[in-house]
Amino acid sequence: MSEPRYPFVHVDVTPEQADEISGLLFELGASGVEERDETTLQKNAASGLVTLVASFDSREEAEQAIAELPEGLVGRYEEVVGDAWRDAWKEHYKPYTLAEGLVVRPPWEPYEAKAGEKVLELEPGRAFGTGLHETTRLVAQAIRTHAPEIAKATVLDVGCGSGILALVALALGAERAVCIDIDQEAIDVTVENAARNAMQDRVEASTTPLEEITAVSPIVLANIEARVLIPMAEELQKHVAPGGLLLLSGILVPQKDDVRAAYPDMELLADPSAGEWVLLALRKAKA
Ligand SMILES: C[S@@+](CC[C@H](N)C(=O)[O-])C[C@H]1O[C@@H](n2cnc3c(N)ncnc32)[C@H](O)[C@@H]1O
Repeated sequence: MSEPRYPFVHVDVTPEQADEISGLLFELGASGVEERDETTLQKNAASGLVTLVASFDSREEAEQAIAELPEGLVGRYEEVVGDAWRDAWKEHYKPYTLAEGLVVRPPWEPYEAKAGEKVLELEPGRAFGTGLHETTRLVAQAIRTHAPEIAKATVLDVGCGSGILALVALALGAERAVCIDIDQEAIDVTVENAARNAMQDRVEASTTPLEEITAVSPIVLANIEARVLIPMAEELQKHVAPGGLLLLSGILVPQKDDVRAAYPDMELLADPSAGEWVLLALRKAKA
């Protein structure tokens, strides 16, 4: 029996073009689009550029998409034969320290915790949030920094993806987490990941829009994107308790001032960066 063949289109774009061209590839029939850059497990083709890897159901559709790319962009047709690639990435995903004293491990990798270490088991794959991305790591480290003040708190995680940040907060002392995401798949993965860590009774996850969430929390996490964090500023701040913390991530360094300007009433506590990403740790005034 012949091995299955999977058609892909690879396109190198600038980081600024990545979202738009990724959207276009979906419009042209892609069933999935992966972004590769210097930070991902599978690297980009050229430094400074993002390689978009779009999967198609047939060679004809892939070639049609290449023909319809905007001028200046060159699509490369690639075909993967056989199914081994589907699990190849798992070999790279080993237990790793996400923040001091906090290790994340995939379900297939055993890990023996050292004294005082917390271990979270996380199934990545279907939703953003393996913890390997700098934007996630920056928030996890900020949660670690502020761990004493989140003890027994309810955390609000907006754009929860795999649920990783909520689980970090729970592992570091928070009592409960309210997780929301616009993507139902992310909610399903968050619920699964909570159960893997016996935290299902402490996590409430849904696609409820932020405006409909009544909880006000002493710590609100939002690792999304500048273009979402800016229009969402008022709503996000409403959900932070007086004197509470808002950790904003998913911000490219050049976008920092614009995001900061959308939150003028909050005090800037810190703005650590990692690679091209920066986190804003903000505090709401006490009532
Ligand atoms: C960069 S991922 C972050 C995932 C995870 N919190 C982490 O830190 O690894 C951003 C998530 O925000 C979600 N998202 C995007 N816009 C949103 C919105 N307006 N409201 C809620 N979630 C949103 C996406 O579906 C995605 O799961």
